[in-house]
Amino acid sequence: MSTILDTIIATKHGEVAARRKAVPMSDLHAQALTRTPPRGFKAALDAKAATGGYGLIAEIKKASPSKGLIRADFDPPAHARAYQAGGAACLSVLTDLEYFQGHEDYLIAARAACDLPVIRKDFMVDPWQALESRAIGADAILIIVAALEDAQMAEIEDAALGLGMDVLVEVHDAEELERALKLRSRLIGVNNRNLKTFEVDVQKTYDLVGQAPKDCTFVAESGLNSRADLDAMAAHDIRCFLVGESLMRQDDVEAATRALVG
Ligand SMILES: O=C(O)c1ccccc1NCC(=O)[C@H](O)[C@H](O)COP(=O)(O)O
Repeated sequence: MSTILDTIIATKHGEVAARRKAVPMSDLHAQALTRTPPRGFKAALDAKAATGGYGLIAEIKKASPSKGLIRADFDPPAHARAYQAGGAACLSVLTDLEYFQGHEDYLIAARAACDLPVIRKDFMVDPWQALESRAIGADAILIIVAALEDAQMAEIEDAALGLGMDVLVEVHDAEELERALKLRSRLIGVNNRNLKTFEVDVQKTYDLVGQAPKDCTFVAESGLNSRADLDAMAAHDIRCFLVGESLMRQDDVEAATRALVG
């Protein structure tokens, strides 16, 4: 049975092939040169965790396949400023249009509005997207292990690291974690969301944290709603978190961010 991830990846292959044809590499290289150098994404998380805080990746997420529209008054620069003022370490910006109503312009605008490092949250299927991501200013990209073969992951990672970006490698289970650890990046995320059923189970994070080497920056992703959720994880030495929907639904995003990690 095909999953939502299979559907998204199939769509993405088509989209990327079309964009590759339309945008010459030389244009992307030229655009990348106009961007400020990568802001250290992993370093920002590690710095918060090292001083006893929580490394929050606060996500700018307009809509999702599981929830539909999340935020009608969607304003990426305002969200970016509120997340920074509230104490986030990094931003995540969804750029996929078809399934998340995202856009590259949202990342450009959010990054310009703050000093935080930004991950382009999208579905990487081709190393070309690493250059495209740097050309829009991304400081990091995501590799979803469930979506790629080992060789594809290594190629995409090489391209991103070669451009000075960080790579968040996302896993769902022990088998994927083993594959993730063959890569060079030591920034590992466990996504608590089952991409077949959309169910969120934070137990995934608890199951895997002990299996990640100590030199990894370990990030719990999805389904986190409160300070109590984060404190419970911190008791298991998990100090970095990716939070989207629960923050995006708040009236006062800055206060909600501060309540989460301040
Ligand atoms: O959010 C979804 O519905 C979704 C569906 C299919 C693939 C990925 C999906 N989400 C991407 C994410 O990883 C989350 O946006 C991120 O971890 C934040 O999760 P949350 O705090 O639960 O919004």
